[in-house]
Amino acid sequence: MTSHSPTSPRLTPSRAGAQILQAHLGTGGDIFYLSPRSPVGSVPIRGGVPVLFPQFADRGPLPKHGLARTALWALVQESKSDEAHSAVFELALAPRPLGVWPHAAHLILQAEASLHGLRLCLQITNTGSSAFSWTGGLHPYFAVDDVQTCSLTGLAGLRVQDRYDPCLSTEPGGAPNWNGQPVERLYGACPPLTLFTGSRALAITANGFEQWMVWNPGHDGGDALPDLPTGDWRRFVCIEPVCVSHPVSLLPGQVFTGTLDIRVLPYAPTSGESA
Ligand SMILES: O=P(O)(O)OC[C@H]1O[C@@H](O)[C@H](O)[C@@H](O)[C@@H]1O
Repeated sequence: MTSHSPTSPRLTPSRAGAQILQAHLGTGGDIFYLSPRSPVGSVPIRGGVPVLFPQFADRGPLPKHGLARTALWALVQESKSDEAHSAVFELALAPRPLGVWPHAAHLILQAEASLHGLRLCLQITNTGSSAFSWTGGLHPYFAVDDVQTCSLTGLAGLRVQDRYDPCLSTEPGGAPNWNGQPVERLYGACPPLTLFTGSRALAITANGFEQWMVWNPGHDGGDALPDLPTGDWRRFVCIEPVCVSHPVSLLPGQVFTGTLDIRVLPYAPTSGESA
């Protein structure tokens, strides 16, 4: 058995959905929320980083959030040292009967936790003979001390679609209204963000993806989820790098690459935070 320092970066990778269930970033601690409840039905564990492909949420005929998050991926590479932990998963999605997904794709998810942070890279190749379009991305559940007092900067002024406020067209900035109401906002771009969780600050950067989705089910919605303990809706916010409004078209042989980088910033919890 190999020992490692408690400050070594560590991942908890799962072949089910290529889900990174947890990332321990040394002195930055565990950065994801992971529900202690078992999933109900054929859905993934709630928490960590589910992979969404080829359909975002219920915007299409496929099961919610597509086929990749419930598929069994191959863990093709894993390496651990005191300074890093990396894992590489692969999945070949074959055409489905009945024409629901008549395409072929090869997916690679690379995850690397290092002393500097966490990098996730999703690569999607069209391995079939016809073009297809997809929506989806990554769905990280960032752990926060209390969603009602955490803050997120970098979104002010962006175009936004709010599921619960169709009149809102521009993100006003300031503290998000995480006061127990559900939040589901799809932004028109994917700029760098900073999340103040209450005990740490995270720099969150995405490339290749086109939009941020920010989601929290709120008090009633969270407590209605059978795989979430009562009150745990307060302990996470999902900040998801996605492609939704403009489905990504891939010709045969074409490759999409999207990355998510998370860095733990020096942070004193008493310092002021503003949007
Ligand atoms: O409960 P699920 O299937 O994991 O989905 C969680 C949420 O994921 C978000 O990305 C969607 O915007 C929400 O509509 C959805 O409810």
